[in-house]
Amino acid sequence: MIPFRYRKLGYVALNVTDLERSVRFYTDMVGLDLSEPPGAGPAFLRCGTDHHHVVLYPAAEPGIKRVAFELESRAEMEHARKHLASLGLVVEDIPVEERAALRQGDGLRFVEPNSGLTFELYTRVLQMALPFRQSLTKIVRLGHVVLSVERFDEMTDFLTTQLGFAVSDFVEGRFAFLRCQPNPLHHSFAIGRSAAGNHLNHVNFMVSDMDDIGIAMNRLQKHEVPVVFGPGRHQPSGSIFLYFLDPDGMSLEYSFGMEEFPEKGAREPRMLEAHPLALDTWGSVPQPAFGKVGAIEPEVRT
Ligand SMILES: CC(C)c1ccc(C(=O)O)c(O)c1O
Ligand SMILES: [Fe+2]
Repeated sequence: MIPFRYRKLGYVALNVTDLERSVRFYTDMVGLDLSEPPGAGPAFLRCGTDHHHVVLYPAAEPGIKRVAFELESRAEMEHARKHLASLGLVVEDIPVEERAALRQGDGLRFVEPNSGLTFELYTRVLQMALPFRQSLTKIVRLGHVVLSVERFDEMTDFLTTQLGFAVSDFVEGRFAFLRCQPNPLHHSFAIGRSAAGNHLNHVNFMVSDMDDIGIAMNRLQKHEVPVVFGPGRHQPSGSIFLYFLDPDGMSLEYSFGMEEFPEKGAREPRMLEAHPLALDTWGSVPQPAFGKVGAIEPEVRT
């Protein structure tokens, strides 16, 4: 029984050290559209009709500010509110002015106790009149966010027993790939075991065409953007992937294809051997810079 029903991974808020440079990169190199002309506040970027899938904030240090999931309905939001309070978590409503800037409906935030990452849950976001242009890459969605965490077992347990996530697969002792139920995607969130603090591992964008992976490889190389892993195929979700670095050194991934799970009668999670071939069945290995940069912003209470 899940405590509340997710619709999908909604957006990720990232801290970047040079907002203009990052906006250029996320539009001209990654292929996102700006949702509104850049102003004094954060930059809103999208890869679909939602007002934003990535929000970039100027900051002294690169990293992840929060991850946001959309719930199925306002009724689910009420279930979530009650459930999170019953866990003893401090749950805060998104301030009205911020909701207005985010063009979102009802929403709340809390800090996941093992990683320190702020999770946001919301119900509605402005739907843009013009479709996402897919001018550079046929991105179909913000795919997933991955953290590296020291309290790997505890966080896996918290996400699955308290927050309504299900493990789709483990790579033994190393990674847990989690779906936000009843969303069918193999994972919208994942965690890796870290021995060196908690941090962002990567942000993924799913593409609808395998050619996008090859075309991106050539585009990134031409512009001297570091490609840090792949192209290859992940064993857990079966996707074809490519990782590269944003201007702050944070890892981004394009991937094509992903196993989907039915709401009822889903297969059990597999325990995959922690072998390099589990991460890439084609045999490439990650560069040292893969998945290293990205502080988790501690929540500031006002
Ligand atoms: C190497 C990383 C953590 C990884 C491994 C597997 C998948 C997948 O099965 O889709 C990923 O998306 C990853 O980012
Ligand atoms: Fe990934």
